[in-house]
Amino acid sequence: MSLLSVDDLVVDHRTPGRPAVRAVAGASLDVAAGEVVGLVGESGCGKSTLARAVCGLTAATGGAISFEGGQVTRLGLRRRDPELTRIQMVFQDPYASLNPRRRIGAQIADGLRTAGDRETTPGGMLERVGLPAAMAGRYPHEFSGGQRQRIAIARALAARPSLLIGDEPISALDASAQAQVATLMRNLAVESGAGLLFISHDLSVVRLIADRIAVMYLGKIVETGPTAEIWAAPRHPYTQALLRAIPEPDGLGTLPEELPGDVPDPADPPSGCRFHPRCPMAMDVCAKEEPAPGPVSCWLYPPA
Ligand SMILES: Nc1ncnc2c1ncn2[C@@H]1O[C@H](COP(=O)(O)OP(=O)(O)OP(=O)(O)O)[C@@H](O)[C@H]1O
Repeated sequence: MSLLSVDDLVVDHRTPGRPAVRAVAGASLDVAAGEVVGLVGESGCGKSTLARAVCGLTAATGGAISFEGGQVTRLGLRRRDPELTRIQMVFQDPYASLNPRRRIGAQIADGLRTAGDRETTPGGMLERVGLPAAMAGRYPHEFSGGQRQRIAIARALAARPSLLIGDEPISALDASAQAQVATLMRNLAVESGAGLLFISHDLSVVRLIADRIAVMYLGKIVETGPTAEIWAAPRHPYTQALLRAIPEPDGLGTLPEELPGDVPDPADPPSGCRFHPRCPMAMDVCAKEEPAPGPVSCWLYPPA
């Protein structure tokens, strides 16, 4: 049974005097307990909006989100729902999850209190993320970006979430810290039995930690599958293009191929398959009709 089930989720951003921006346009996604799902796609594809709707930070317009077996609400969780403490999020900018004016130990203690945990100490949580317990008395600005992200992970895990969401948690870190922080998040989430939804535009890191990958394009999930399968044999032309865009450390000077064009404006999406204007394999039908959702949502692979 899924821990998190997002079914045909629609999220509009509304700004007065402007057309609504449909950032999530009917996306479905599942995360099981103890599973790591990597949600990938270019900037602007709606990944953060989907995550924020799951956490109740953004209201959903349609579809359903269920969490821990119960239909939480048709239109997403609300900020004050107690279930929300069971979902913790780590953001790209650790200052979005950490208060710069409070000692980190006090912030981790908030999480422990939320979980009713009287045994674990903030210092103990710091050790779990690879930092000395004695640092609990320091403030966030006394740490490097990678250390701050470790602290944000400790604070999130202190609340004993059953679902941890990382929204581009490694994008602001340098390359050496990226894989370390991603692996730490994976290991700690899995150890505690929580599910992890890890959002990144960096497929090479997602590959290291995810059991399953979901590829998002302009508000829709266009391909999902086990990481090894997607890596070895991507089927959707968008997934193929994302993989071709990864720099290869092969020493042969192989250059990554840039994706052609930009993600279109979600306020005015293309007809038919949303990827067709950028797709090297587009056929007539692609501009006219939307492909059905499924493991691969593409006219090259019509459902049997
Ligand atoms: N508050 C908002 N008001 C209006 N439009 C928004 C708002 N937030 C996001 N958008 C738009 O919604 C679309 C999806 O944005 P979102 O941040 O969810 O994508 P993303 O895939 O997470 O990208 P990134 O990695 O850059 O955060 C974009 O076109 C963005 O400009």
